[in-house]
Amino acid sequence: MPDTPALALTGLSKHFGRPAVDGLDLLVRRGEFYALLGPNGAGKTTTLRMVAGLLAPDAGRIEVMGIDLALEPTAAKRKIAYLPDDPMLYGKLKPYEYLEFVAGLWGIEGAAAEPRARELLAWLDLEQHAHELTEGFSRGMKQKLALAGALIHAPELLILDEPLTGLDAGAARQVKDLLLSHVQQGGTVILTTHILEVAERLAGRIGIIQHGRLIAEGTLDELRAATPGATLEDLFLRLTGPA
Ligand SMILES: Nc1ncnc2c1ncn2[C@@H]1O[C@H](COP(=O)(O)OP(=O)(O)OP(=O)(O)O)[C@@H](O)[C@H]1O
Repeated sequence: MPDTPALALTGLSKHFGRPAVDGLDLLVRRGEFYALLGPNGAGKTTTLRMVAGLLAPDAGRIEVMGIDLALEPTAAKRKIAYLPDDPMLYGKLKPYEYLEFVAGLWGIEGAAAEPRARELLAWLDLEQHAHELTEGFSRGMKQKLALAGALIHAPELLILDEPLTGLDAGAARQVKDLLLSHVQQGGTVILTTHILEVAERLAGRIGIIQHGRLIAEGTLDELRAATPGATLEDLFLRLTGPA
């Protein structure tokens, strides 16, 4: 169904002694580029980990492309690529070996995965390192390879936790171009970032969460409508700062 949201969260909650995510309702449409912002400890990573199926919610519902994650976890997870903020690679593997390994986890055979692996490594400018072990990679190179791994099974919904942190300007541009191209081809991107300029420039809609709840949401223009002339940083600090 084309009208089915890419992601629908209803009353999502997770407590670690105290609430980390607190009855969160969130709806992201197909084809959107959605930025989830919030101060440290707001519950962004906890939310994304629940959506990726890595953490069980205490309450609430997660639907990915209309598929209930609790009822059909495998089908829902197939639709998703999740890039954590601290991706794990296998140091003794070379890039193609790593991508082949990840493809295998999705049931894609090596030969079938190779054209996409080539395309992703070329796009992320990693081809010249194809014969090196990933243990010698810089942080940015590891980040880019982990992104390629997340994309190897051609998912519709990309969920990325701080994907641009630690990348130099060139690498950040490559990753941003890749994400924009995913959206141009009809895919959906949800990312968290502390780089407000990234949200300003890339996102169609922005959600701001604090204490595990959505406190503001809209396009940049909608968010700014109430306070003409304000930057996203002004708004963010006003909304999330001390009362
Ligand atoms: N495994 C855990 N055990 C205990 N508390 C946790 C755990 N994971 C997260 N928390 C707590 O949940 C709250 C939300 O954390 P979360 O990592 O989701 O925030 P965040 O918005 O991603 O923050 P940041 O911007 O700093 O990455 C914090 O108070 C954090 O201390």
